[in-house]
Amino acid sequence: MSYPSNKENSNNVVSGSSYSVPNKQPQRVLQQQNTNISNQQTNGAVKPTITKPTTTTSTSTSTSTSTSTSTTSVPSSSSSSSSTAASSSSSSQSVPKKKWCIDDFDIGKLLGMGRFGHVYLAREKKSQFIVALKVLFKNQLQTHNIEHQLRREIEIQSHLRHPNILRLFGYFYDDKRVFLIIEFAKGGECFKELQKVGSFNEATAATYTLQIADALRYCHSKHVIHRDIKPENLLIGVGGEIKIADFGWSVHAPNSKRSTFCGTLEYLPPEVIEKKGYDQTADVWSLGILIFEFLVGRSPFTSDEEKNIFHNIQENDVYYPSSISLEAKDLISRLLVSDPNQRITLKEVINHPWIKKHAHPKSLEPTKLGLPLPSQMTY
Ligand SMILES: Nc1ncnc2c1ncn2[C@@H]1O[C@H](COP(=O)(O)OP(=O)(O)OP(=O)(O)O)[C@@H](O)[C@H]1O
Repeated sequence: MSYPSNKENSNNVVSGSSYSVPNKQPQRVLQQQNTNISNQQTNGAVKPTITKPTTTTSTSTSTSTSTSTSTTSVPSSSSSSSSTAASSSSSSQSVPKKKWCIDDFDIGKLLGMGRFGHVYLAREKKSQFIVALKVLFKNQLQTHNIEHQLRREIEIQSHLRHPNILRLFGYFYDDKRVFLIIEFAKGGECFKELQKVGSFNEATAATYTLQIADALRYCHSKHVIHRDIKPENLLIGVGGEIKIADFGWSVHAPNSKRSTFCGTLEYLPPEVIEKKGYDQTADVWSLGILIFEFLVGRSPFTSDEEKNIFHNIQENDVYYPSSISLEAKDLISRLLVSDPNQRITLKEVINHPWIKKHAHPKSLEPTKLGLPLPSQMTY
């Protein structure tokens, strides 16, 4: 798929604004907005295109107004996630295009609200395919200067194919809103599950860890660094499997190390705090923080004061509660290594004894998992 590039700003989804990286505040509590899609449906005047075939396709965008075309697919069956990593894109030249708009979807209940828009359950009318439709308001994207971030999120996420990465099927937009057609994650937010139960048992934590490690390995093989791995950015799929979402901070990693980072404070690796530049191993560090938070219910370097969080991360002084098993502690301590080069690899994570002992044997076959949500388990 293509999305208007920075150079095409006269015809941008959100035109006339700059594309600097926004100042995203690390926060657990989302601000709510007050809008209802049902009384704001477009009248079909805007007709973006999404190709029908099941593979994602790419084409260049040519627009003369605030409208745009995009070529991505909504699967025609109810199986929304591919179990294999597919090629990133293919030519769409010979593929017939269908023009899409909000009228092509039956809009269902509100699934949730983010800072910049609302997410609704939706059904594509012809195929009856269930999706999540994320509605973002252009003026808010503009106000918060995050058009660039959205564009990057779309470009990166729409090309990723992994059972533990939330699919982004496509997008379209009208004068006021941008609509993202996303895989529906029936289990909802991992963070909410964690809040409900306080901490996960080892089976759940190890299963999720294995899935995330495998998905990150896939991302890194495509030179994509997620940069914001945390429970808030993980959803849970229909089989109880993890779905990594929110690629708003992800980047295509260049060969050399990058020096900017905008992830969440408590998950920042020391090399980022010290502005030494970072690479894919930043996600490996974050995975260590995540496992700790899964098992303990809070991150290891937490503090009310920002400067203390930085200090704790740099000191790398982790206090492991006695509830953490020796094997889990071993894995976390191999991930939370200050020197990025000394961190365990994702392959080693996948083969670590703690994972082998506790992860569900079919962790990497999500559609067969049928795991209950953590809050439905007896602890
Ligand atoms: N694909 C999905 N399937 C099911 N529920 C979803 C899906 N995407 C989002 N949601 C729900 O909608 C809520 C809002 O999602 P959204 O992506 O707008 O914001 P967010 O990622 O939670 O926060 P932020 O605004 O910081 O990005 C989520 O917290 C989740 O509960």
